[in-house]
Amino acid sequence: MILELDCGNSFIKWRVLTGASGSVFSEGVVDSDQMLLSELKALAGLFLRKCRLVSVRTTEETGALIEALEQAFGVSVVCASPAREMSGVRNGYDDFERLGLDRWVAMLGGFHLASGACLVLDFGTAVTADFIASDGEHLGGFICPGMPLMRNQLRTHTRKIRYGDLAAERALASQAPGRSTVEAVERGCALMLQGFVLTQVEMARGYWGADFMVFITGGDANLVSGIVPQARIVPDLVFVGLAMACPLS
Ligand SMILES: Nc1ncnc2c1ncn2[C@@H]1O[C@H](COP(=O)(O)OP(=O)(O)OP(=O)(O)O)[C@@H](O)[C@H]1O
Ligand SMILES: CC(C)(CO)[C@@H](O)C(=O)NCCC(=O)O
Ligand SMILES: [K+]
Repeated sequence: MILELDCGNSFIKWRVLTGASGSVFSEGVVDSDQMLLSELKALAGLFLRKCRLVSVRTTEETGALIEALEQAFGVSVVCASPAREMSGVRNGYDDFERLGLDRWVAMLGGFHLASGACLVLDFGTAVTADFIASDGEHLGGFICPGMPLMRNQLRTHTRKIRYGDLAAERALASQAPGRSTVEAVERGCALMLQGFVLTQVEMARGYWGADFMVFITGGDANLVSGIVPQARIVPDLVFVGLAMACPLS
């Protein structure tokens, strides 16, 4: 079995693939290394052979997680690393090592699935957009605050915006103008993300006409699903690209 990890800024997304068929044996989202280890240890029938991961955390944090995994499961861990070019995609950053590795592997996955020009949108703690032309050239991208950062900025920098998680979830059942603080904030931020998607797609049309694919991924992808009918929601896009960046023999 292969353990795959996407270590983001707030959460670790994990899944275990069975060696033979590559089908998903188990998966989850955790908010700490400790929780990851305990969820894995609780899995009946787990026999990890290898692990591959992509991380946007510091070298120290990622190193500590790798060490913990090696100790707990005796697995060898392979880490996605920056590259100027891979699987037909050319990193568009002036300083290619600075491009977030989650963006990089999602781009590899997107270009592979599209076999052509694509726009990759990721809705996590941060929101990112990346443009890859049909020849694999990464034209660059955008980074903005995601839903958790937007709502927390409002909560932190105002006196009277206060509400709980459950109310927030309920507020998102509709998009009508809010009639309470929670509705006004949650729907307002969701509309910001939707407007972002439309702007990015407009820009992609400017480059490529109608000849491109749009991929949407990340924990908050559901907030923008349906905005662009032709967009594909691919929750595991990072894992698709991770397998390409870290082939295991
Ligand atoms: N099962 C889940 N567990 C945790 N968060 C979830 C889950 N499903 C959806 N979310 C939402 O996903 C968002 C976080 O997205 P995601 O996990 O893709 O990114 P992240 O790890 O926080 O950050 P990064 O952008 O650095 O990858 C949160 O706003 C959260 O509400
Ligand atoms: C933008 C995030 C936080 C998105 O997860 C991550 O890709 C990252 O830390 N990137 C480094 C900065 C950059 O990509 O330019
Ligand atoms: K991410």
